[in-house]
Amino acid sequence: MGSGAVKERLYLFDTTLRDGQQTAGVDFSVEEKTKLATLLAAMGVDYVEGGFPGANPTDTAFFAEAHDLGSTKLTAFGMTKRAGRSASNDPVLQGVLSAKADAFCFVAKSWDYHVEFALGVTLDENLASIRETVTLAVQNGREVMIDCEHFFDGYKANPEYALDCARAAHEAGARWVVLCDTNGGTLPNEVSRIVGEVAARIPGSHLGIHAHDDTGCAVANSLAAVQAGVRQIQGTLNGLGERCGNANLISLIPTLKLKPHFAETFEIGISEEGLRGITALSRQLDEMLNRNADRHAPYVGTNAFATKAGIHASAILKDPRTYEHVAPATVGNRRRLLVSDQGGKSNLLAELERVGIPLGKDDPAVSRLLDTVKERETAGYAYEGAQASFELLARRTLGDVPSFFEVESFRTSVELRHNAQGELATVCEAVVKVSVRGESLMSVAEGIGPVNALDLALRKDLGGYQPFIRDLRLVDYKVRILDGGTEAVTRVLIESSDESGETWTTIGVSPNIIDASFQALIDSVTYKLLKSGAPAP
Ligand SMILES: CC(=O)SCCNC(=O)CCNC(=O)[C@H](O)C(C)(C)COP(=O)(O)OP(=O)(O)OC[C@H]1O[C@@H](n2cnc3c(N)ncnc32)[C@H](O)[C@@H]1OP(=O)(O)O
Ligand SMILES: CC(=O)C(=O)O
Repeated sequence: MGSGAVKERLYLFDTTLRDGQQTAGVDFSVEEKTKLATLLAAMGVDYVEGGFPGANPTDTAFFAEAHDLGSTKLTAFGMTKRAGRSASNDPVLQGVLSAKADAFCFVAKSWDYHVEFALGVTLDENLASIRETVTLAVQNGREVMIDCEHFFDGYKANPEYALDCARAAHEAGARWVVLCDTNGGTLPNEVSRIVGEVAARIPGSHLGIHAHDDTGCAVANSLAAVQAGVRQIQGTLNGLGERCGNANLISLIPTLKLKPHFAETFEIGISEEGLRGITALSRQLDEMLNRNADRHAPYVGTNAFATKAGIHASAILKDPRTYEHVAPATVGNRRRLLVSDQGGKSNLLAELERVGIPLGKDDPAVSRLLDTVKERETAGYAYEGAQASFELLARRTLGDVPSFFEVESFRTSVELRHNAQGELATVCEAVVKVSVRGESLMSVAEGIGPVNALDLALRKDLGGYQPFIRDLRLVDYKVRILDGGTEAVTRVLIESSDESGETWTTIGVSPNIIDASFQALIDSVTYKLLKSGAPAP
């Protein structure tokens, strides 16, 4: 399609707050649902499915209040009426219809086996439930859609019946008939064929896709469905959802916006600015769920544009398109050229420039530093995840790091003994002796573990440098045993932070875990002194 041609509208339906809530370990509060719905609306998705009013107190409370989502339609989920009672006499359906929502989405069975076995009703009774539910909801004055559960499995078993269910919904006035790959076992070639056959009978402008990720194909299946005719995609942020999750909107949206095949044919409601916010949105959700973001997530992971190999880095510096399929800034992410034993001078120079040490490729300090990095990585260091320690190593190579303090000795002990209450308890103590400007300072501290005690003792008294480390906090501590066995080497990574909100990671490596931890602590304190502009002794 030429750039001047009119594009077809493709609608995005987010079900993070409904199918996403069916993820093991995920439980949104009303406040979190409200916040996510607002963020999704601000990004420009067309529908936000908020939950199943009547099914649980959170969803009922969420739909008891009106939510102003602008042009985004807040959708309440429900199920078709039960057989054997009229739609107006079904309390579950009535609970959904009384929700403060702009649209309704009802799940309906469309696999004959499920109708007879799971629902225990006849095929005709199920069709009547679909028709009556849609008719009553349409009379209620809101937009209505039907999720045809197990549509693809149903179509493979009994195509005419699956189609009858879809047709019943469409003819009763459903705006959308959504074809669901509920068990997530369908592959892209099957989705293409089946959607193509359905779109020959029901206009694609009324069809949607809801794909689960049990074969890792939910995104591919959604794209295949669009190519075969559907015009609504259902999915979730970060691919949350029942079992292996749903189609990941955080991957789909950039693909639809940036890949010419889709971008030149379809219009979605997400602006370029909205697209630039997608990395932040993905990470906000992980923060809310108190879990680590997937570093390898397409488009938005911290590694999505991270390059370790020297050959790649050298070419990226000449033109990023050599190894990047899209520009990281378009999705609000950033390029990272990592320093490691897989890298060459190009990685090193890029990282040095980022931390404000511009050196020329021919500077002998660069070769010296590269040799040191490779030697240390062979010994167990991994600078790609410890950028503060890398900066210190680089500055030390250039003679640029003052010796703020020197460690004269440290000692730590773990003891099981009776405490003041007469109870047996483990007590950890540390003693650290440092010399600052020729003055010897000794500090003692107790901690919840030996490393905690060492950290507290080290930071207790650094003489005149104390004000510079007042707001230093350790936020994460990770230990990795390399090579295993009794000869094992321990790698410790410590993440620190301060009131400015900056976080930095430092590394220590030693056969002894306490020694490795202490190295990482020293680097953290030194980095903090350096960044705070503490004067040289
Ligand atoms: C594929 C999907 O993701 S669909 C969405 C699934 N999500 C959820 O189930 C989460 C919310 N669900 C719930 O809180 C509860 O299941 C409720 C409140 C809906 C129902 O609770 P209960 O009445 O205790 O029923 P229960 O959960 O044991 O079983 C579900 C019932 O719904 C019936 N049912 C399932 N799908 C449909 C449908 N499309 N139309 C009508 N009835 C249906 C089942 O046959 C079963 O009834 P039965 O036990 O009489 O056979
Ligand atoms: C409706 C739904 O979530 C499904 O069929 O997977």
